[in-house]
Amino acid sequence: MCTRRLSPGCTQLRYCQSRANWAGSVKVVDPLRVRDVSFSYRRGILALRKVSLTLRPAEIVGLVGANGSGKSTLIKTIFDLVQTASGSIEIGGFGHRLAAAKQQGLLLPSEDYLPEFLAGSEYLAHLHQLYELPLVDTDIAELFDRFSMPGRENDLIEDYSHGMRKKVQLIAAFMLRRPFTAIDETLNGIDFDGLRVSERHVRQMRDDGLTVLLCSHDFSLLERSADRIILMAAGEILGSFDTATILAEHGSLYSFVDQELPIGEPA
Ligand SMILES: Nc1ncnc2c1ncn2[C@@H]1O[C@H](COP(=O)(O)OP(=O)(O)OP(=O)(O)O)[C@@H](O)[C@H]1O
Repeated sequence: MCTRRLSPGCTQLRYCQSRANWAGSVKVVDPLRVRDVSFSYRRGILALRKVSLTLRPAEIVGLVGANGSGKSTLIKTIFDLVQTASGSIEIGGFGHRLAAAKQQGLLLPSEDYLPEFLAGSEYLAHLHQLYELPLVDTDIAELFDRFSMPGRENDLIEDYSHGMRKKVQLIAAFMLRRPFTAIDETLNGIDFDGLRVSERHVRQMRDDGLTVLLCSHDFSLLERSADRIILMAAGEILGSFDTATILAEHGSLYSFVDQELPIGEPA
């Protein structure tokens, strides 16, 4: 149960209203709905083949597949970074190309391209402006502390290490708290403390009713955090599997994937 105080601009307001409505038996808005989406790159590579998936409120979903199986392309289509010719995508009930949908979701891409000419705190302030959210400066300082970067929030991003840039992206996600957040490999390459803090924040977001898609090759991270696993191969979704059931029946996500995706299968 969310115990946060809700201001009119609160990012959770729409979700909590949905949830309140649900209590009155009105349908909950799914944070993500993808229907029959296909996508080809210019050179004719069919990266997505009629992909459909739905993410529900308050879940952490792991996205797993071999290199080249289409995970990042799927995430790029969701966030309208590449344009699909077929199918439909809704974020928080809005068509994914609408500004309202863009307010509902946040992508942490696998690359750590950040504006190097800004300080970490300035970058976070800009993001808050973009999402029309109030910013509490002390929250930034506190999160930089928590991510083992005390006092570095006013340094230029160009002076940050690779892992620090990833932590700034994660801090953004944990401050903006969108109904739907996709984390594409951002947790790779951060230190143990950063990983522990991030996992706690991700779980807290889920417990507060928000939804996180975790795209990662780190199976132990997914075993600890994901409620279910979506498996991709060759641009298709093979299925969605409950993590607890995978662990009960196969012992590990590794064994499960080893069985589902035999060596030599096309990506
Ligand atoms: N910019 C691009 N131009 C042409 N083909 C691309 C481009 N980006 C990806 N592809 C192709 O699309 C397919 C899916 O790639 P994608 O990056 O989505 O896979 P992935 O599952 O995210 O892989 P990884 O685990 O390596 O990140 C691959 O065949 C890849 O070669």
